Amino acid sequence: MDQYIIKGGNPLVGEVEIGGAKNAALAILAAAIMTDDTVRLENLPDVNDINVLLEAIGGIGAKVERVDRHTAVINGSTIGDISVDYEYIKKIRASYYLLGALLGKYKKAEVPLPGGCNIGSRPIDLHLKGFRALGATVDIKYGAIVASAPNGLHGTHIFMDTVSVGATINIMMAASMAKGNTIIENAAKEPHVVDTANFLNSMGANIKGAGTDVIRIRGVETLHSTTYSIVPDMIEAGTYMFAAAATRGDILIKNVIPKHLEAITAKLEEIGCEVEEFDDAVRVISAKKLRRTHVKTLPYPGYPTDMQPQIAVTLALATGTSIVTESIFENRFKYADELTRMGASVKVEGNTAIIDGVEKLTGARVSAPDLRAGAALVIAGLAAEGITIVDDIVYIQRGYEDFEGKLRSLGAEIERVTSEKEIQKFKLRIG
Ligand SMILES: CC(=O)N[C@H]1[C@@H](OP(=O)(O)OP(=O)(O)OC[C@H]2O[C@@H](n3ccc(=O)[nH]c3=O)[C@H](O)[C@@H]2O)O[C@H](CO)[C@@H](O)[C@@H]1O
Ligand SMILES: C=C(OP(=O)(O)O)C(=O)O
Repeated sequence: MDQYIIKGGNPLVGEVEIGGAKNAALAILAAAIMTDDTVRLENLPDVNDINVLLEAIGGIGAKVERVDRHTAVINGSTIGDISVDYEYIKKIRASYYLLGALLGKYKKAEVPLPGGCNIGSRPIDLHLKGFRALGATVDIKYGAIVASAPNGLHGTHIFMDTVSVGATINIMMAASMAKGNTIIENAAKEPHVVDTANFLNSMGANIKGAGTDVIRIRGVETLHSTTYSIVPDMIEAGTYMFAAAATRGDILIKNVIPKHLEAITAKLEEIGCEVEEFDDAVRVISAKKLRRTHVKTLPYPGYPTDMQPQIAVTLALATGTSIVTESIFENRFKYADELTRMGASVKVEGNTAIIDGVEKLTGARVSAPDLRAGAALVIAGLAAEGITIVDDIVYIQRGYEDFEGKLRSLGAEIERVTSEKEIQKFKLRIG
């Protein structure tokens, strides 16, 4: 099992290039099979979740060619099977997007119930309610969702009880190929919702209002070929922004859309960092002393839940008491005990973490409980005095391309290791 070993204490300084957004790319990859024409996708991140979904798409018969690390060409005309049965696909959250894509195109789909990070109970009732409202019958059989609409899908008016990224995108995909008009109210407004709508429109769909809370979709019969480049990953960018803050560094984060980072930028400025915005880059210059703040996760444009552990780790090193409230997922503080082992003072009560800032963290052996918490523990290790070992980095590999390589280019002392021998070698090397 891969681990990271980190010698902390170096301020991260330099430039880093951000890749395509994992959570946009996953939806767009699924949507790419909705046409029988060839689709070329650029700026795909080379991360495990993407590679699993590409294999699953190939597994149902689509032609998938990985032109280079960040480009794939997909042709869905050869799909022979609407039943996705791939042992890894159930482990990723975004497997549910194949449901909307296959149901929209073929009016039937069979997809295993999704997995993803264990950050809460993560129901998919809103997705299924949406498909049913479009005229599909949906059952759960033997661990899979089985959906079919023998008489076709029909446009309708859907009000989302809860703002859900996945359900908004899934319903939008299916409704793109329904008969008539669909209105989704209380829709999610995340950049990946907009990116998926833009992608579908580039294939001939008729979607208006993505990025607002009312999305209007006029169904079309067929979709056509396109070439599309995935939007930059705001969560990868935000992670490096907090890595700069926590290590008292200075990082220029390139290939980003600064507008998408506003909630993150606002918090960094509140705690005393300087954030310079450029057309497609942001520079974060940390402060000698970081200040406390309060933060509550909210749907976009609020502060993202996927950035909650990263800010918490940084606040663990700020002066004073901070309160972090998680309002999206009920189980997203599993890193708190690990952080405490590094000397942080974090008390979790329900959906709130109360963090009393400490002068310094000290290295320890910790385990990544999920993707973003794993990345946050790496940031903690980089800021801490001494050696930190992060176990279970398979979670981090789900969503960060070449995390250790990018961090090393910023001056971090971090290695990916697989054995005790390699750990000893690292320790000897760094003295
Ligand atoms: C692959 C992907 O893009 N994952 C992202 C997606 O997850 P995901 O699509 O799973 O998250 P949602 O936006 O759907 O979840 C938001 C809230 O709605 C609830 N809910 C959701 C669906 C449903 O049918 N019923 C229901 O009650 C969830 O429990 C949660 O409390 O958005 C989350 C919120 O920004 C991010 O943390 C995840 O990184
Ligand atoms: C929680 C995340 O991913 P998933 O929804 O795929 O588990 C994430 O990207 O932070």
